[in-house]
Amino acid sequence: MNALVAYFSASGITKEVAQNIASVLEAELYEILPQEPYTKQDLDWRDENSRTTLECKDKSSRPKIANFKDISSFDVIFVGFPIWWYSAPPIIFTFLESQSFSGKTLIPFCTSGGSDLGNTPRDMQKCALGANFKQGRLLRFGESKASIRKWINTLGIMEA
Ligand SMILES: Cc1cc2nc3c(=O)[nH]c(=O)nc-3n(C[C@H](O)[C@H](O)[C@H](O)COP(=O)(O)O)c2cc1C
Repeated sequence: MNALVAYFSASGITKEVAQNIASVLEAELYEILPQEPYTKQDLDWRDENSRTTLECKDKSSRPKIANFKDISSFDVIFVGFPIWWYSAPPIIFTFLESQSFSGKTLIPFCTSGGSDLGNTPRDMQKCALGANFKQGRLLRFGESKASIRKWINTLGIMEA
């Protein structure tokens, strides 16, 4: 199994979780970097005019990625992100639409202030046509490697 752990993280929480998943799997790590980094003001969800509020409201918003990564050689791709307004940040949809995920196994994971993945996998499936989605999950900051391993063992990907 050739796995990639791709993630976007604005303030470091998802990054820590992604690093632990990659470490458990001995997989390659890829941080999705926005061409225009998010400032503290951009991330203010209480401001109805902040960049993230406007981007999340606009379902066609596709922020540009600074560092393209060719995923064609990977069979299994974990895709991690913080929940923004009950879904994935729009840059995740940019990533999913930027290349072919057909025939690949895709496993979403998120961190949040409490919200679960909700309908996010359904939204992601529309942008990653032909991908085989596995049950993703919410992971917590400081989630142990033992707990991550236990979850990964339920996915049936190790023998792929
Ligand atoms: C613009 C914005 C919107 C958010 N919306 C939600 C939300 O709908 N539900 C939730 O539980 N947390 C929400 N959060 C909190 C983040 O999901 C949480 O802090 C996450 O762990 C941050 O991950 P990061 O450090 O990898 O960016 C939001 C945060 C931001 C900046």
